[in-house]
Amino acid sequence: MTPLLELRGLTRSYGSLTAVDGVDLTIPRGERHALIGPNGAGKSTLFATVAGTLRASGGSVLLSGQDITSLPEADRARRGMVRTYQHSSLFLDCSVLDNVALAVQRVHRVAHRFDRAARRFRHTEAEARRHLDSAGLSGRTGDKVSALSHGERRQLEVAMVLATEPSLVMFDEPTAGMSAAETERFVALMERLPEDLTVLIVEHDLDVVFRLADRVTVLHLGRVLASGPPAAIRTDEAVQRAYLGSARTEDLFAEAEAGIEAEAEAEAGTEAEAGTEAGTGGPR
Ligand SMILES: Nc1ncnc2c1ncn2[C@@H]1O[C@H](COP(=O)(O)OP(=O)(O)OP(=O)(O)O)[C@@H](O)[C@H]1O
Repeated sequence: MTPLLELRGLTRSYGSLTAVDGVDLTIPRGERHALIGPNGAGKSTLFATVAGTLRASGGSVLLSGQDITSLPEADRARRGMVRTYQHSSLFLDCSVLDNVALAVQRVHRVAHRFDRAARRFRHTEAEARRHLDSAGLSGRTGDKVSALSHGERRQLEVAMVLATEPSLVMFDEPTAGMSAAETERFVALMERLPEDLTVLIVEHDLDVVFRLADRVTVLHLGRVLASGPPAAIRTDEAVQRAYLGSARTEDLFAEAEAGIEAEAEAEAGTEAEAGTEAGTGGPR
């Protein structure tokens, strides 16, 4: 089957520095794929080159088999590839609902006959509410965006992204600056995304990465060092070596593992409780 996203020898240079160096990557539809790597590995550059924010110096980007390498970001978005920014531009003085309604309207930008406008408006609003519900913000629809917390604003961005009916969403360090509770809420939201949505995420928090990703690609000096399921990446010696020297690395892996173990323990506890309920009450 044609992969949703394919990178063939993708390269991006800044003058004499090759920040992304001949990256090959194939991401099937519905995969949750994480890009990780030490500082300066080329993650942001690769991300921006895939999204069309930066122009490729060589190689190609294919979306559903179509070569989109020369398309600007807006055209890629129209084809279903959308990205989030670390610092996004929400309409702070507008309501949460209006922000998403505007995103919905942009997608269905068609000339409407006057007599259909009211019906169309109700449809837009219903759709916007549905996306806000998916993003866990149904209780904040009437609030101004300026009243939202940092974590809620990121949730709002997810609702706006969903409103564009994308096939690929690219998240750029989505949990940066979030509190532990906000991160937890965000991960839960990511886990509820539609199954056929393909996700590419650049994320420094390895706990988040190992919880969400089906596959992880590790970049080092602009090249793919390893690509595979989280369990294989965690134990990959070359990956461990690449992170050595960055003071946080081994600790980060250890932290991520501790997080996963804690999560597994919590899940085991929940299952044990559920088992008790099932044993006494049976399915409801
Ligand atoms: N605009 C630029 N001009 C020149 N060099 C750049 C530019 N942006 C990034 N670089 C260089 O390209 C290389 C890759 O940087 P990039 O930001 O893509 O890495 P990264 O993996 O995202 O790093 P970090 O985790 O620190 O954000 C680095 O050597 C960086 O210094």
